[in-house]
Amino acid sequence: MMPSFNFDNTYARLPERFGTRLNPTPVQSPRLIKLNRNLADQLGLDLDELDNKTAAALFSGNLVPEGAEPLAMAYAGHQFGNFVPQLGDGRAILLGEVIDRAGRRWDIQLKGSGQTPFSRRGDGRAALGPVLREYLISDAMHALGIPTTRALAAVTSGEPVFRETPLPGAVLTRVASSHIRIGTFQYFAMREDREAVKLLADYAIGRHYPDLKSAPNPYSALLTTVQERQASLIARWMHVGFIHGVMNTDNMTISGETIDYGPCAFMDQYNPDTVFSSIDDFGRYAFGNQPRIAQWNLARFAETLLPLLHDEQDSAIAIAVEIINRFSDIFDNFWLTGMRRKLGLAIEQQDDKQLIDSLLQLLQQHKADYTNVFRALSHIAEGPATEPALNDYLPQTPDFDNWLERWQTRLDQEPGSPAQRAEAMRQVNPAYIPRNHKVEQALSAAVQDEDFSKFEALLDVLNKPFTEQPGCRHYQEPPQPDERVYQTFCGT
Ligand SMILES: Nc1ncnc2c1ncn2[C@@H]1O[C@H](COP(=O)(O)OP(=O)(O)OP(=O)(O)O)[C@@H](O)[C@H]1O
Ligand SMILES: [Mg+2]
Repeated sequence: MMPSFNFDNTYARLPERFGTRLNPTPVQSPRLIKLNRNLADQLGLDLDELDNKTAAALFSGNLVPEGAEPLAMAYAGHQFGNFVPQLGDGRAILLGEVIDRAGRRWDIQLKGSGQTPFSRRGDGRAALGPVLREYLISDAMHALGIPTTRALAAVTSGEPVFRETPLPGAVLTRVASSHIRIGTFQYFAMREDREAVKLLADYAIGRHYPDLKSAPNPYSALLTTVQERQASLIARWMHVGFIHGVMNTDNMTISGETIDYGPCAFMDQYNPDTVFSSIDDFGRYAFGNQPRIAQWNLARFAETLLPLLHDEQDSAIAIAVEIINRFSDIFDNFWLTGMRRKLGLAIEQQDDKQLIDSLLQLLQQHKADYTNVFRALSHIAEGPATEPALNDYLPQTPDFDNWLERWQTRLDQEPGSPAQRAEAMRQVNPAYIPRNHKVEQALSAAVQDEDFSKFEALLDVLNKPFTEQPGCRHYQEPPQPDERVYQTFCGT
C-alpha cells in the first residue's frame, strides 16, 4: 500500500494558461537521503507505511501519488533588474495541494524533477549540493521562526547532472503555503491579460488573505498586506544576518514566505555590504540592500495590480504610490521592534535607535561576529560569565566598553529581572546559525564522499538554535581564515 496525501488541487483548476500539466521525468535509481518525518506527519502521511524505497520513488517523481495533478507553473520576473517575460517552473513540478491534519493547505512541489516547457536551455535537474543547502537552510530558518518554504525530502537520482563537472543529481520536495510569486502576476500583466491578473489576485486573496475579500478595495488591501508581510520577513532576515542572494521578483512570494535558497548565506562579521552570490557582481542583493530591493520588487507587484486598483490609470498609480511609499516606515518599525528585543528592551525609548545604530557601527568597525555578539550580550544581561567563552567575540576596546555601559544604564530602566531579560534575549538571539563554512563542509562530505553525517549533525543543531547544546561549540565559531567562504556556489 502506498501512503497518500489528502490532495485538493485548486491551482490546477485555474485556466490552462496558468501552467502546463505534465508528470515529473522519472530518474534512474532514486535513493532517499532525508525525510522530514515531523513535517510528513503534519501533512498527514502515514509514516509506518512509508518504507524508504517507496519514499524514494515518491519524492523523486518516479511514483506519482493518487490525487496529484502535476503541473509546471507559469511565471515571469525581473532578474537582477532585467525583465524576463517568461520564466516558469523550468525544473519544478507542483504535485498538488494537500490539506494537513490541522486543515491547512500546502503546495507539494518537486524541485529538480526534469524538463518542462519552461526549461529554456536548462536540464530541469538539480545537483545534490544545492538540494541539501536548501534543505538545511530552509529548515534552519523555520527553527529560527522565520516564514519559509519547507523541505520535506531530499532524494538522489542516481543520475549525474553537468555543471562544469558531473555532479550527483537530486530532487528536493518543497512544501509552501503557495508558490505564487510576484513574477506570477507579472507573467499575466505583461501579456495584458487582465482577466488572468484578476483571477490570480482573487485566488491569492482567497487562499492567503480571505479577510480582505470584504475590504473596500480588496486589491489595494492585497498590496498593502503583501507589503506588510514582506517588510516583516526582510526585517527578520536582517535580525539574524540572512542574505538571500537572488531577490528577483520571481523569488518573492505573495504569502510572505522565504523562497529559493540558491546562493543564500548568513553573515559572520557584521558588514551591510556583504555579498556571497557569485552572480551578483554589483552587490545589488547585498545584506544592507535587501529592504530597498524588497520595496523595488513590491513596486513591480503594484504595477501588475494597477487595472484592479482603479478604473482611471492616474488614480490607480496614485493609490499604488501611496502604498509603496509607506514601505520604509513599515520596515523600520518591524526592524526596530526586533532589534529592541535583541537588546532586551521591552519598553520603547526615543534613544533606542541611536543605541542600536552605534552598536552596529562598532561591530562593523571592529569586524565583530554579528551572531556571537548578540548571543554574548544575551548572557551578559544575566550577570557576568554565564557563557564566558562568547565574550571573546565582543570588541575589546574602550569605545565598546562605553557602549556596554550605556546599554546597562538603559537596561536598568526596564521592568523584570535580569534573568528574565536574558532568557527573553536568548529566545531571539540564536546561538547557532547555518554558518557558511559549516554548510560547505557538510555539503562537500555529502557530495564527494557520500558521507551525510555532517549534514545530519548540522541539521540537528540548527533545529534548536536558541539553546546551547553540549559539544556543539564549534558550530558557533566563525570561520578560520582558511575556512572562509567568499562566494556561494551558484551552479544550482
Ligand atoms: N537546471 C535548470 N533547468 C531548467 N530550468 C532551470 C534550471 N535552473 C533554473 N531554471 C529556471 O530558471 C529560472 C530562474 O531560476 P532560479 O534559480 O531563480 O529558480 P530555481 O532555483 O530553479 O527555483 P525556485 O525559485 O522555484 O526555488 C526559473 O524559471 C527556473 O525554473
Ligand atoms: Mg527561483
